[in-house]
Amino acid sequence: MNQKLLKLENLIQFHTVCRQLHSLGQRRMLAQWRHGFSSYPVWTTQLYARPWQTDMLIGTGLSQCRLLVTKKEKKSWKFQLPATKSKKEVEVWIGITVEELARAMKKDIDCVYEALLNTAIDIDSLEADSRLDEVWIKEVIKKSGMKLKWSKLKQDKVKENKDAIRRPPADPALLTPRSPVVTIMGHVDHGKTTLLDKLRKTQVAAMEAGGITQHIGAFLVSLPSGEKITFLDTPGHAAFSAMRARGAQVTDIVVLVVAADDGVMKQTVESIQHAKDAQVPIVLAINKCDKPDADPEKVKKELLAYDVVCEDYGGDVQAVHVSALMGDNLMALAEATIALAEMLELKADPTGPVEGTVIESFTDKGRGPVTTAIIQRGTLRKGSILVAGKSWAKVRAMFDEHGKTISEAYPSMPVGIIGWRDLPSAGDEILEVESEPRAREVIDWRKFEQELEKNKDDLKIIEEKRKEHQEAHQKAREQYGTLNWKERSFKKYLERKEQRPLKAKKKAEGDSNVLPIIIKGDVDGSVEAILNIMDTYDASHECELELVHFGVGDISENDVNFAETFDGIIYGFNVNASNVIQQSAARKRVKIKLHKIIYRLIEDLQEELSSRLPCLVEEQPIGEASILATFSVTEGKKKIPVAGCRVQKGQLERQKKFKLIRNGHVIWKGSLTSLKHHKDDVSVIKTGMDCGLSLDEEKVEFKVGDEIVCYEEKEILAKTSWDPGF
Ligand SMILES: Nc1nc2c(ncn2[C@@H]2O[C@H](COP(=O)(O)OP(=O)(O)OP(=O)(O)O)[C@@H](O)[C@H]2O)c(=O)[nH]1
Repeated sequence: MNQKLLKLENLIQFHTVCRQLHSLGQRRMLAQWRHGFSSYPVWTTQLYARPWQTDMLIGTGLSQCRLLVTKKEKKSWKFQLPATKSKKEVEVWIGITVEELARAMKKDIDCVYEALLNTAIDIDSLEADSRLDEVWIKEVIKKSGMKLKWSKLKQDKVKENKDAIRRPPADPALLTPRSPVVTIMGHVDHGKTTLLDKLRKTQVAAMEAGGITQHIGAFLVSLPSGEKITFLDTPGHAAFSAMRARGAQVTDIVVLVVAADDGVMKQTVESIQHAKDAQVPIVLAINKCDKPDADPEKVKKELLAYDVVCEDYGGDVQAVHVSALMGDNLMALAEATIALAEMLELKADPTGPVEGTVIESFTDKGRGPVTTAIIQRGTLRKGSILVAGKSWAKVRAMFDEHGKTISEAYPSMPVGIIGWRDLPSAGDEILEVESEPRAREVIDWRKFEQELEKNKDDLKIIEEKRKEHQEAHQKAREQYGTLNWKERSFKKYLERKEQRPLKAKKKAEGDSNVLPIIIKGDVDGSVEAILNIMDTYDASHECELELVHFGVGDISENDVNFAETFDGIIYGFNVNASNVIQQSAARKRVKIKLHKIIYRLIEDLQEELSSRLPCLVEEQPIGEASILATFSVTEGKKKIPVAGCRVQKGQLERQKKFKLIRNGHVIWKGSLTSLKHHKDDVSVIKTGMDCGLSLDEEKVEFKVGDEIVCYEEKEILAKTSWDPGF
């Protein structure tokens, strides 16, 4: 009985502590308390209810103990089982947070944690703003002796959709012809940039830094006939498919560049596939026809295998032999493009609110956020109010590809737009709305929707964690299933003892061997450049580099949330993080690293990777001695080998580590059992002095001429083996 009272006392003490603990740190203590008590039958019974009923004797004891506790509990903790008559109703909703639930119950937040103790949920990972699953909401309410009521308000509070959307298709009578929007695609080095460059008559190719194509958006080419073609200045299918992945389809025609001396290559095939997937027709530009080994016919034949059938072969794909470098036949290519556009009967409605797509976005020091866009419907004018992604603009100014201010932009026209509040992303849909308040309303709605999505994701993560814990819990139960509580407690004690250092190491390794990162850059080109460098990462065996998110624009709350979820680091190139974002990141313990030079950013990344590697242990010599004589001393019945040495360098320190070297090979490493100068035990022997020493390994025999080295081990920081090549 006394024992039972003692257990009861412990339980009371436990509850008192529970009620006193408030902060997260204290909550962890709470969890430790729980562990501390887990060897008491009262608690272990709650944890592992069924399997131990095999042990009848203890089972009976336990049930009595439970009975006793329950009775006492009824008296002393009325808040737990308050009413038989009318239970207090608590209004809750799906996705309620820990804090909100406590508030709804009019209880301290720790009551929620307390109710979740000894359940499969990991209370250590529960923050005040963590959302609770339905099952846990019910558990808390039940354990608190209250009655659950699903909140109508929260449940039914479906916010009215305030989003802006494209208009329905225009009345055909309003449609007027528009110029084609063209993307140039093809294999690396087949001449895309040179072709664009020649078409635009600028020197982009000559200014290319490190072989990475720089781009500013789009430009217009006017033919002598007065026809116009809009070329997207984003060569390569990566940009094309990135836009498509975001749901943006701006391209009407793909000019497929194939070098006549090289033929169809991997990215030629990928480009064809992208064009087909997007159902965009192709005009073939067989480039480098100026080269002596150019073989345009071979190119056409090779393309047959990919269902690109040129007109000569009875198909409908126009092929133009060009030399981008010499500027040969480019007009024919433009005319072929126009001919195809005519067949496509490209038309748009130039009236009414504007619709378009962001091609590029970047922050300009003087002008703020700038986008290049292709207008797809309506006519854009100064003063128009636009929304794109989660940003809006009152158009302050517009400019063309030469930087010239323009007053109107029609369908298919590329246009630079100034006046954005934030930076939209490439691929974002641009829509004109009637007023600034309406733009704000749209943005608010979109942010709200994003928050909803995030909440859904959070719930998913919580659910996954819960499942994981349940499985682990189940396994633990199976493992202890046939044991009685004494055996179980002992086993757990042994395991804890064994696992404690191991677990910590395991955790440290587990945590440090993955580096999740988020990359943000000022323009697509810079993000692409960084990602290209990251493609060279080849040190996953040391630390995995996990790119969880990337994009263009300043660091946003979304990025911080991503980083928090993945425990990652945000790297920004030529972008900003506002004070609000920095504060939020600090609160969430998210590191934001901003750089203005790509190689500095990569260096920083290398340092971060290095910091996650386990330290290397380096031996630092303290002293060296040579063995001049060997003898043995008798200690009891044992004969202990002793080496007579002279210190040649540094000093020998009794407490440090030692190694024995024979003919350049280390034959022993360990500690000394004695170090004597004449007959005195000493702790240090300096250069030039003689000494006698014995090792902790008695079987090692000394030989005259052996070397004894005294050293200490120092941990040195490891460096990542990843070499990005600059
Ligand atoms: N002889 C000859 N060389 C060309 C022609 N067009 C491009 N080149 C050369 O081919 C090389 C690659 O040209 P780029 O225009 O950079 O090729 P790209 O397809 O844009 O390459 P990436 O941007 O790396 O995908 C350069 O050295 C050009 O000078 C051409 O018509 N004739």
